[in-house]
Amino acid sequence: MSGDTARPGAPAVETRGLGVTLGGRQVLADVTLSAAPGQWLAVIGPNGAGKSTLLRAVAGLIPRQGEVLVNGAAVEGLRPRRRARLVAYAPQTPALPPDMTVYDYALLGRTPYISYLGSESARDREVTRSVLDRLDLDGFAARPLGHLSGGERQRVVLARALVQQAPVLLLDEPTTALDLGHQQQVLELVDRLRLADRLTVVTTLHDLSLAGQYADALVLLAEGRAVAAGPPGRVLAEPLLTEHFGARVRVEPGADGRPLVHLVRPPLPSPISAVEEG
Ligand SMILES: Nc1ncnc2c1ncn2[C@@H]1O[C@H](COP(=O)(O)OP(=O)(O)OP(=O)(O)O)[C@@H](O)[C@H]1O
Repeated sequence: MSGDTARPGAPAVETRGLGVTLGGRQVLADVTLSAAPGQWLAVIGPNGAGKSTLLRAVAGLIPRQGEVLVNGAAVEGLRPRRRARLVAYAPQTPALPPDMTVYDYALLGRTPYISYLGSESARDREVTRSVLDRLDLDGFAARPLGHLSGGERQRVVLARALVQQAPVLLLDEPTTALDLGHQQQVLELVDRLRLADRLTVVTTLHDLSLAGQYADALVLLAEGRAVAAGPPGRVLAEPLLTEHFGARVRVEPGADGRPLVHLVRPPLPSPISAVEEG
């Protein structure tokens, strides 16, 4: 893992007063957060709250106000190659070239390690094969991207990011298209890599129970602002979730003590009053 620009003691990812304006609208305002090396930070919030925008701003992909620091260095000061060795970003719905094979697409994650006129090394091929294997994609290596299901595509996008072997992983909704087994497989794999290589993971997650299970810390965004931050037990609180998601929920501790969030149906109208109203 490359980390030679690290400022000792600096958070792996930090934003200070981060703001983003898109199409003349302020979609993020004054967001200050940090993730320590090896930490898993989950960004949660209702649709349109600015979660994806936050990840794109941290990845240095869009103009912004305020500061974004990676290992203590301003992200815009990093050369693209250097930045790509430090930060891997898996977008929610990237445009994928339909004729490119799964293997060639995942191999693109090695670009920051391949010299300009050079070709990939045995090590690049080995890393790519190993990640495809760990994501159950080894049988798909020769398949064109246009011939994949939604969940397979999502795992390929994650594969490319993991192949990058960057110490900071930004994952935008990595599990939305995945079945239960693959959700668990992907999140467990990310967590194992995090623990083994001290990766810092920043992910948006709509599934609040999964966010609570995997993340060390959560940031709740609402209308572009960070309205709560802290450990899962503090942020996944019924009043906060009801206020910002407009949902009826029950939060209870799971087997490991981390909070599980359940949707609770509003009371149904009684059959008699339903008939009367009809
Ligand atoms: N190019 C753009 N121009 C104008 N507004 C935009 C643009 N891109 C995104 N937005 C708006 O910015 C806000 C934040 O969008 P973003 O995708 O970050 O939200 P999100 O929290 O990730 O939402 P979701 O949960 O639905 O994925 C939304 O209101 C969205 O409509």
